[in-house]
Amino acid sequence: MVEERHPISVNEAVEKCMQHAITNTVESVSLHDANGRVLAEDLIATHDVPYFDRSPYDGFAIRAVDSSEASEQHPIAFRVVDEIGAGDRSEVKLAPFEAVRIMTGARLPEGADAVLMLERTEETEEGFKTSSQLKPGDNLSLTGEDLREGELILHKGETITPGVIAVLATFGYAQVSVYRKPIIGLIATGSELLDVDEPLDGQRIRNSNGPMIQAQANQINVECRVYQATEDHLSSLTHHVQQALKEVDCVVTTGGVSVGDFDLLPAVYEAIGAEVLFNKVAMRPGSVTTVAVKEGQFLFGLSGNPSACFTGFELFARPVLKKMMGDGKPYLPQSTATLDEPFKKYNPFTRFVRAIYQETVHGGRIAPAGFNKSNAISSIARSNAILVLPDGSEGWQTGDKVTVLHTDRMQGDATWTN
Ligand SMILES: Nc1nc2c(c(=O)[nH]1)N[C@H]1C(S)=C(S)[C@@H](COP(=O)(O)OP(=O)(O)OC[C@H]3O[C@@H](n4cnc5c(N)ncnc54)[C@H](O)[C@@H]3O)O[C@H]1N2
Ligand code: MOO
Ligand SMILES: [Mg+2]
Repeated sequence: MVEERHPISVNEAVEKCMQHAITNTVESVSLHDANGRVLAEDLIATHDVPYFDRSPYDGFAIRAVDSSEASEQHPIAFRVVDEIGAGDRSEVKLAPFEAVRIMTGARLPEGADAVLMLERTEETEEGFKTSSQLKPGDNLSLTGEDLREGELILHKGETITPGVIAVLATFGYAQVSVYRKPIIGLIATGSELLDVDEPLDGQRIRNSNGPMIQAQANQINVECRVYQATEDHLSSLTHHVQQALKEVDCVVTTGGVSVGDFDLLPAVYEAIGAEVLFNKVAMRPGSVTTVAVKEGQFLFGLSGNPSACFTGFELFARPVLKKMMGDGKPYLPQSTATLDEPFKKYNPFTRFVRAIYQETVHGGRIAPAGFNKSNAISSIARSNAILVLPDGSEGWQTGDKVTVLHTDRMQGDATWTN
């Protein structure tokens, strides 16, 4: 008798996963290794930026009042009393009609309240003359104009980007508090699997899911430890899964979750005493995606069919892994787009179609990325998004508004609604 499975909705399945996901502990990493990591503390400005008034131009620091009568007919002459570059500090205090030659980024000398660009001056023996009138505050980069001391810049849970690295460096963070990254143990199961460098033999196929999952994990900044692709034998598969559980944070398998004679993952979960959260989801592809937990560790049983495997990782593994590493926006970003061609299949389950999304001046447009069955690999390669078609419909027309999940973008704060 084939086991009867009871499908749950996709949102319910995601919810179950997220309820079990626990954020990892915090660790300190060097600033140089912090890009892409998730901040484990709020980032607050510890001083004003800039922290001194400075010149935004190469020019002359002057007292604006001295230039108030300047005109083409009556240029005003200034005497240059000092010269400073960025990082220097002039000790002079400007007297009337005195100027300090100052370069971009240098601290404004005392008494100066405006900067005249070099291009607005004409050199004289004593200094320069100008026909430009300046007001106090003209051409200055003022203390705190960028950030104020005490200002909240980023919340914990936000991802460190190159821009955040710049801010961290500005405030002297040589070390940064981030959430520890989970490590995935990756096991591609199936006696039919050849390594990528092995020749074809007429009945076996190359393991494409393993490298694909590894790349999907890398895309969200998670590393995989790859366990040798495993033959469909219960004892060796159980052994590999148990070994991986000892060495990594969670285990991702592909293949062997359906009801076939050699689909052994259900038996593995039973053998190791893992709690199966679900083993049937009302979705296509990936209906047999199974997620289990064992003492807080996740086991993602992704389908062997490549498109189902890809989709299962994006929908379930990705948000869990992101939550584990403290990411406050763990879901795929979503938007609404206009369907560019009809999609005529009856949907008993919510359908996730690999698709090509384009941004146009009239908004987003989306079309399926070709051959789109559960076993397809071509459409995964062509796609940059997943088109979500809710269950229960007879089909969609060109022009219909549909939900899009962006697999080429990093962060989203909600699951889709359907
Ligand atoms: N009687 C039923 N048969 C099937 C059902 C069902 O409900 N009743 N579900 C179908 C669905 S839906 C899917 S999806 C697949 C799921 O299969 P499994 O997850 O058990 O995966 P396998 O049987 O191991 O392989 C399926 C397919 O994928 C190929 N594969 C496996 N691993 C890889 C890999 N690493 N790289 C590339 N391709 C891989 C494998 O050769 C098979 O062709 O079951 C349906 N059957
Ligand atoms: O899990 Mo299957 O991919 O629904 O076709
Ligand atoms: Mg199978």
